[in-house]
Amino acid sequence: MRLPQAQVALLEAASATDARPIEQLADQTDLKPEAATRAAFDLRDEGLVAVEERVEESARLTDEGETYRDEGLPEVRLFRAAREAGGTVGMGEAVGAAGLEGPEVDIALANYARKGYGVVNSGEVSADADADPDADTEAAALAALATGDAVDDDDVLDRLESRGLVELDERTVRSVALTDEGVTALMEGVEAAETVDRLTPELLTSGEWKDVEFAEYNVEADAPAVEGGREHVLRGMSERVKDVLVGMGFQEMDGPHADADFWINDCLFMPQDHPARTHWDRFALDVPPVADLPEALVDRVEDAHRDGVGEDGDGYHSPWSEDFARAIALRGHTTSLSMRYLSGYADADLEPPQRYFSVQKAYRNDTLDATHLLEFYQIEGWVMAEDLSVRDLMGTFEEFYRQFGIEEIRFKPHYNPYTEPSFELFGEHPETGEEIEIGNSGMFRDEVLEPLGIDCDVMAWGLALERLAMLTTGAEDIRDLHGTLADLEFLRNAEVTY
Ligand SMILES: N[C@@H](Cc1ccccc1)C(=O)O
Repeated sequence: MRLPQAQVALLEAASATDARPIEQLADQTDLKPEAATRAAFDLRDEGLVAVEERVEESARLTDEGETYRDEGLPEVRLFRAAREAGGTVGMGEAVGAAGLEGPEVDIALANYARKGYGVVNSGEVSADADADPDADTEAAALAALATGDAVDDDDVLDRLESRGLVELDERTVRSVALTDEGVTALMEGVEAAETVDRLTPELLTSGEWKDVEFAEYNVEADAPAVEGGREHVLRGMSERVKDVLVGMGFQEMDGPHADADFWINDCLFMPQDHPARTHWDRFALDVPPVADLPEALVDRVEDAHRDGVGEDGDGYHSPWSEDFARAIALRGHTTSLSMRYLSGYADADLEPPQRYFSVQKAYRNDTLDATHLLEFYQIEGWVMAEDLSVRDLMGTFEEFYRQFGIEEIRFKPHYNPYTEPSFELFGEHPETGEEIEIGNSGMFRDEVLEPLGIDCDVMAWGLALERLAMLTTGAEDIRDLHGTLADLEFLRNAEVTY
């Protein structure tokens, strides 16, 4: 009988009386575990071996588990301390005597009554006279695992896992034994056939491919999972957003992440004493200020801040300093780019109608939580045209979000110093049903447009890419998506659906 080399090796290494794990056979034959597994399945299909599968569970102590193995479980220590002190003792005293520190106190309390050690009531711990800490099954399991002994009680293992004291792991172990047919084949003699498992350039150029025997593919063979690189959810999302906006007739803007406050705030009629411009909300950079700003525009912006625009315009009556306008900070929104483009400072077409967008990072000194990071990607955009109305703004968002399967968006009136009217946008989270804010928008005011020299309407917005990703992937915490705490398992499997 002729068989591929790997199968011959495996067949010869296998035994009829002793089922051997594939890893062991792989060692014996110098085959890679995947190759040995494949050969075993092929031999099984030919009836020459039997493959037996079994799930093996292993349990390993975590660092915390090891600490408690050495020092005793917190609840056990609390019990011993209370018993030694006579059975009922003040909480503080018992904790001190047990040497419990920090979170150990809560851990002891959370497990004390559950395990029948006694009760904790109005600041006193009592030790149950019948309880026996030497019979603590969790402590015994920790000790057994530490010395490499198996623990059979699944309930105890599960509880230790949920307490973070052990890590459980499951793997499939396959063992191979010769069948009668396999033994017969070996007695009659098997020899290795030269089989080829891939077509190489050499085989093609030499013409050898005509004579060789190709190994068959076994698509059912168990292969180790390979975690290759993949596109990050946010990158996929950002590319998709760009495609959609380009499809809607928008051109892309680009510009600096660290910029003069002039572009980030002053052009937007943000008073210099606005809370968002104070030092604790701003990531100010300790670098020399921007020297190059369009002087005439700086003057017009200063005038708008001091006196407002138009006949009966009114300014802020608060100080305005050109030095402050030139100071550099990380942009808190990408509306700085819209200002650069709308002013003509960046190279933009400004003959209406025009549409521009960007998908870039913005930086804010926010408090981290499930929907806020210190940086996020903002989908900035504006449309410049004669006679725009709020309906145009809403229609644009409806069309945009529909491309991502989001049919229901809600608009809430809002206030921005630079737009009037202004609207916040909300979408519903697919998993939690919660309304989450997904963007902010409005029609630029005359105080913004006049200094820029624009005399038609401009509607504009800043939408959060991460929030859109939360709606489309179902992620419930933005920190799962990026940053050092990102959930790799989620990112490996998340699909960007639209
Ligand atoms: N800059 C606003 C978004 C916005 C841009 C343009 C107009 C209106 C609102 C924000 O970051 O929330």
